[in-house]
Amino acid sequence: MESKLPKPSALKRPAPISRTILPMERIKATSFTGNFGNKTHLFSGSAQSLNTYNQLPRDITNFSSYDNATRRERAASPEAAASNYGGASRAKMRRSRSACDIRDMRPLKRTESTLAPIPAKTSRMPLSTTLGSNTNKPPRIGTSATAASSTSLKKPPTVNTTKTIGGGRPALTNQKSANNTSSNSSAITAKTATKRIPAYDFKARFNDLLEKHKILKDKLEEKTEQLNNLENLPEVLEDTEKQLVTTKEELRNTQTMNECLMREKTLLQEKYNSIVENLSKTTEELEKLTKAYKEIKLEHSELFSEVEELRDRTSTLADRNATLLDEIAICKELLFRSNMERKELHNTVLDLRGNIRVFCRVRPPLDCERDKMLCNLSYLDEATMEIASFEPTAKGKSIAHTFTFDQVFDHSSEQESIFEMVSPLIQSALDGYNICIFAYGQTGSGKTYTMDGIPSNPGVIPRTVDLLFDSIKNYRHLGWEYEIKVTFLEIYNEVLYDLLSNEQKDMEIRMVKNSKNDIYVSNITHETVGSAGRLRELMQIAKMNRATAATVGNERSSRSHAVTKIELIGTHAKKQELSIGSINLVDLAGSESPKTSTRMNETKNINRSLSELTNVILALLQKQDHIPYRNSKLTHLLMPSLGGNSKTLMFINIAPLQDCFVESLKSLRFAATVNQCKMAKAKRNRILNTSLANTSGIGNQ
Ligand SMILES: Nc1ncnc2c1ncn2[C@@H]1O[C@H](COP(=O)(O)OP(=O)(O)OP(=O)(O)O)[C@@H](O)[C@H]1O
Repeated sequence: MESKLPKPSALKRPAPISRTILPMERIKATSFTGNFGNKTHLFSGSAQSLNTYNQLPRDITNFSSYDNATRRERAASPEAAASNYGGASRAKMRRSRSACDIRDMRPLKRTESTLAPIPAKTSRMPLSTTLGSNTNKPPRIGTSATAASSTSLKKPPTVNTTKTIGGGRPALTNQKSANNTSSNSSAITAKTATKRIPAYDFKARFNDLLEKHKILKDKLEEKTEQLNNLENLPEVLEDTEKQLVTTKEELRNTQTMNECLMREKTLLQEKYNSIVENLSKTTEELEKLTKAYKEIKLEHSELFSEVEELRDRTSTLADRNATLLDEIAICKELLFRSNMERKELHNTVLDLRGNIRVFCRVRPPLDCERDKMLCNLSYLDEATMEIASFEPTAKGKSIAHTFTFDQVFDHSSEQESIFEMVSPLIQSALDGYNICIFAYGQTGSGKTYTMDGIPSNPGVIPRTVDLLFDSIKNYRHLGWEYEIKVTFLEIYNEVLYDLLSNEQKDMEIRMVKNSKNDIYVSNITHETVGSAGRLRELMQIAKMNRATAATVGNERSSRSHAVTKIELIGTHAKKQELSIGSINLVDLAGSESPKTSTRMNETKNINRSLSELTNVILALLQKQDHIPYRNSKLTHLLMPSLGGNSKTLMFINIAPLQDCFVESLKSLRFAATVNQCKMAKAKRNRILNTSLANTSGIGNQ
């Protein structure tokens, strides 16, 4: 570069242009300012400078003419020469330098072309002189100024927007760049303006040029960087668009979220309002509860004092209770003793009445018997009755037969009133006595009705069951606990049957060991009952299993003897006493005249057993040595009741019909015989030690 510069010796008179700013330089400075700044400031330099710039190449092209003119002017006046921008040598120098610059700048493009020309008087040349009439012409392509200008014009002013990647501020950056460029240009200009470098001081000029070159190089780098940034703009744009899409998506999400949050807020607000409302209610309730709590607390304190009083009273009562318990124990003891005495007295009365008692009951005529003639019955007192036949005897007289028994019940007697007379015997059974109640009479005379009764009007056996269980409750207060066992036996045609079992069994009447009179039936079902209801159920089963058939006197005649045995085993744990009583309730088969009987074998057996019963009673009455108990199953079974340790009650049932007169008379005579029978005094089965029960053999039954 230095070689292209004119020799210092060629510059004889340096032009006084130190104060002049080169138009190119000014334009470049201005163009840079405009280029990096606002578009409107692209050529913010003076129009004069622009014109000067535009005309400069032309001047340079026409350098020879220009040189000649300048030479003429310099010859004429140094001032004029100066004003014509030096002499021909200068022009040559400039032209060559410019060309050099252009050549050098070409490879570097605009960067090198931005090198400022050597300051000269050119800047001071009048526009009219330097540019002539070419002011309107466009700058020539290839000149540095034109290139810079055209580049500046063609290029969009958004160069520095590349610096906005990452959310920068392009305007501000542009402004900064513009400011930098402007300041640099200004600095160059100012430097040029303030620091006047003599034309001959090539070293200084060189240094100045180097400095400018450096500055311009920096600018070039900056511009290159900006250009690179611009090349990245599509990517940036794409990224920005993506970011925009993402941001829009985010915005939509945010809006959706915002809506959700608003809804949630509304819900929360409603919830809050509800909570506030509930809180107010709760507060009210709390106040009420607090009030109630205070009242309860007050009540509690009152109750507490009452409790204290009650505790004192309780302790007092406990002492009193202990005293009373002692008294109760004494009373119980007294009661137990008095009860024992009562039993003794009760049984003494019964003994005085007789161990075999006879009640006579006359049944009423049935609805189906209204057409039939009744025999003449009259009741003299509660124990005496008269019976007479309406049919006259052969002698033409109607004889009345008078009978006296322990009790006579006429046809109007109720079941209840009859049982009242029976119940003392049941009481004796609970006291440990053996009781036997049986009904004797002609078929259809009312035996079953008296013993069993009908569901609407129960007889002796059901009422006995009720009385037993009621009495057991009362006895429990006296320390007695009872166990009740039952057996149901049938004697049909001299054969024993278990009415609680349908099995064929080999059943026999056996004597209890070490006892003269006590008997038991082998293989019979013993049922332990805990309630009257259960006992009635068993009675119903037994009734269904009993043999019945139609007779002349009864549509449902009992054709067998039925024996219901109830064992009462009482224990007094405290006194260690055991009381064993039994009740034999016997519904005998009805006696029947063989003349009217259609079932001869059956009738024969019934009549024979009843006859044997009569024989036993007579033997007892006559105090014979041998009592024929074993002649029939019935007498054998009733042996303890008839001749042993038993209280016996016999019902004589009479039918009121004239047709039954003979049989009725026979029954009454038999009953009268029995009534005369004086049995040995019955003994109570009272055992003081329970262990004795095992040795006595009673439990073996
Ligand atoms: N006191 C009475 N009051 C009303 N009806 C009675 C009375 N006594 C017996 N009867 C009725 O007379 C009929 C015969 O009585 P029941 O069956 O008791 O005679 P029975 O002596 O048992 O006869 P059998 O020996 O043939 O069995 C029955 O219909 C019964 O309801």
